[in-house]
Amino acid sequence: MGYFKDAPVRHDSAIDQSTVTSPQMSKFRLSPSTETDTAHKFHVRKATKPAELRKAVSFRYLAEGAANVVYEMVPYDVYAEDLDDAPFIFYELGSDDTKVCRSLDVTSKVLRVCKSSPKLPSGLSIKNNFEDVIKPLFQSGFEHYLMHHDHIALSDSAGSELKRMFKNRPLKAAKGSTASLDTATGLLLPNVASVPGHTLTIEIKPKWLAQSPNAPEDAHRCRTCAVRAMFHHKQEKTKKAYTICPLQLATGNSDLIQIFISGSLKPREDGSWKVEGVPDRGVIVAAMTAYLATGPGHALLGHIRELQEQHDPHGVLDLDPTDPDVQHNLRLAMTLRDCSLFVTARWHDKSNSNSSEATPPPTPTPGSKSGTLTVEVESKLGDLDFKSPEKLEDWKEKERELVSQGWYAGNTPGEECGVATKPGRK
Ligand SMILES: O=P(O)(O)O[C@@H]1[C@@H](OP(=O)(O)O)[C@H](OP(=O)(O)O)[C@H](O)[C@H](OP(=O)(O)O)[C@H]1OP(=O)(O)O
Ligand SMILES: Nc1ncnc2c1ncn2[C@@H]1O[C@H](COP(=O)(O)OP(=O)(O)OP(=O)(O)O)[C@@H](O)[C@H]1O
Repeated sequence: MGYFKDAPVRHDSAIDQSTVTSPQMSKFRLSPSTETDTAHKFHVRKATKPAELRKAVSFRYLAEGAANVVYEMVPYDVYAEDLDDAPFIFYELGSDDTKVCRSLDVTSKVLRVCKSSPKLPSGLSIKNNFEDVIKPLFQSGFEHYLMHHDHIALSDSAGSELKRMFKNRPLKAAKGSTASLDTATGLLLPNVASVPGHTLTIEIKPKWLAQSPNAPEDAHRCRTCAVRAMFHHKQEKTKKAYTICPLQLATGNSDLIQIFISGSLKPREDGSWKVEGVPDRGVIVAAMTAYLATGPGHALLGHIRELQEQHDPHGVLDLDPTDPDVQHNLRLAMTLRDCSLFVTARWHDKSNSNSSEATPPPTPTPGSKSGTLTVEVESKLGDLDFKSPEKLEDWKEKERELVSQGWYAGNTPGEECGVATKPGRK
């Protein structure tokens, strides 16, 4: 099912008021967005001169996925006792001089570093494919949901620092293999993690927003619910908490979306909150539900669903041999079926505001106002890494398994799959 991932929360020292107002809409640009990167214009190296320390940052681990590790940058603390915390500077090699980036500009970003594997793309190919292949798909009014990507060269010392954080625990790797980090380069992206007291971000993987073209006519499950049922049965992956059928998400089923969002905002088992300083979780749930069920998030999900359908009309088992673009298009569809949607609620409470000049009140979205509290919701798409052609056989294998083992046919009570609950379906 489309599911909620545990979105990160920013480290205290990475939070600066200038980035809190709109952390996702950073004005800072490290490079022109149209450039196709072949030589790196931006670099990271250890700060060596005392004058550089003012602009230096330290790295903090933020999160890890199957294919990438994500780090935050916090201003370097000269007085910190942790001597292991090394200072790094981000700089731009210009035509006539070297420009060191202000630490504040860097701390509004995250550094995303790829794991190395033959089936995973490199940082450079992610950046170039993002510019050339992914961006054009969102030019019809959806471009503001994309995150600006900067490809950046890392010095050996920066690479060692990023790897050092995995000294005491291994990187997550596929069953039976070990993973390593490719620290030659990285990508800088806007930091969309929650900022306690100001913003709350949830991460949703929408997955397959339309049925697989290879699913049997009489299917009772969509492709994502079928995969989830198979994994659950085989206990290959732990059951993802707080799931929703992607078809229900795409059609804007408010009741199920509300259950999904409120489930994702529940406290931990020990009663603590993952994100502190949230004034009224009910209002946040209502605002996020409205955003996804009927608001801009609904239009975005509809656009992604259309793209998924357009780029894979026949299914991986029945690829059209006469179409020269078939593999390219399938890879695109699979990329859009595995992206993440970061949904951020930002609030403003008039009753305890004495910082209204620094933080202007947000524009309200439907269902987002309660008393003196106003909530604005916005979202960004992440993990639009163009899938590599080496994955084709894996995709075929998975689809064959789903069809031949009958995973599309079954249906578990309470699953609420959009295929089984379609009107007229027995
Ligand atoms: O096959 P799926 O639909 O389960 O998707 C895989 C994802 O599983 P999920 O269903 O989201 O739990 C899987 O996510 P997790 O490892 O479960 O977090 C990966 O995103 C994988 O892509 P890649 O190998 O990193 O390029 C994804 O593989 P692709 O099929 O997109 O290549
Ligand atoms: N721009 C960002 N700002 C803040 N946190 C982020 C950002 N991008 C990613 N993250 C965090 O890092 C985690 C891993 O990132 P990402 O999804 O890019 O990795 P991945 O390896 O491609 O994931 P998957 O396991 O889905 O393949 C995300 O789940 C999210 O928690």
